[in-house]
Amino acid sequence: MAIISACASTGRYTPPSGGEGRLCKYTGQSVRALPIRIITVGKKRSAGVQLLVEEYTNKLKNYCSLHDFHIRSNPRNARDEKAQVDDEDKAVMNLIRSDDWVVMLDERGRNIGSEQMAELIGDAGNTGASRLSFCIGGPYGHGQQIRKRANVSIRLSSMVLNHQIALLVLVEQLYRSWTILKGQNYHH
Ligand SMILES: C[S@@+](CC[C@H](N)C(=O)[O-])C[C@H]1O[C@@H](n2cnc3c(N)ncnc32)[C@H](O)[C@@H]1O
Repeated sequence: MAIISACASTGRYTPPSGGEGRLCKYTGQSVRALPIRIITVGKKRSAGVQLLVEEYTNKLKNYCSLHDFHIRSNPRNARDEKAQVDDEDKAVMNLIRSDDWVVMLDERGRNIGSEQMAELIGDAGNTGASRLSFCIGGPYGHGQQIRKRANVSIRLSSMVLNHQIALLVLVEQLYRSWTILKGQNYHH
């Protein structure tokens, strides 16, 4: 299989277009299952969201290793948007390794469908990266460092979502992606 980019930290990735019901090119093939880390910034999760997130993260563990990492927003910065974003940016960057392949979730990101999300996971496995990191920003969004570092920025909806809802949609889509890759009967 072709190596898409030998350098996980600098290769910008253009996801496949989702036009005309294009199907994931890896379905039924063996793909390298990179460990996934999800980094979420924001206030403490509600118990209801946590329960549902765990439901999907537990299912996902049948396909790849997964680490759900939560960075709590610092309330001391609540009145200073820039200080808050900079602080969160630093905390996120501290968790990113040079050989991570980084997907930033952003309301202004690329629009992709579920089949293309599955393909993105397959493509990431061919980059030479050793981990796939998904980043969900805090109340004011992402800082400059992670924006620069991200290999790709994707949107989950044209609406703005709370960070907890973005996380929930992400974990369901990751689970869906793996069932697409394996050709299992979940995605219709
Ligand atoms: C409350 S939102 C921040 C909204 C803020 N206006 C911004 O510029 O990002 C918190 C995080 O949820 C995620 N998020 C919210 N809506 C999203 C969407 N439609 N697609 C992808 N991620 C989204 C992003 O990671 C965002 O940084």
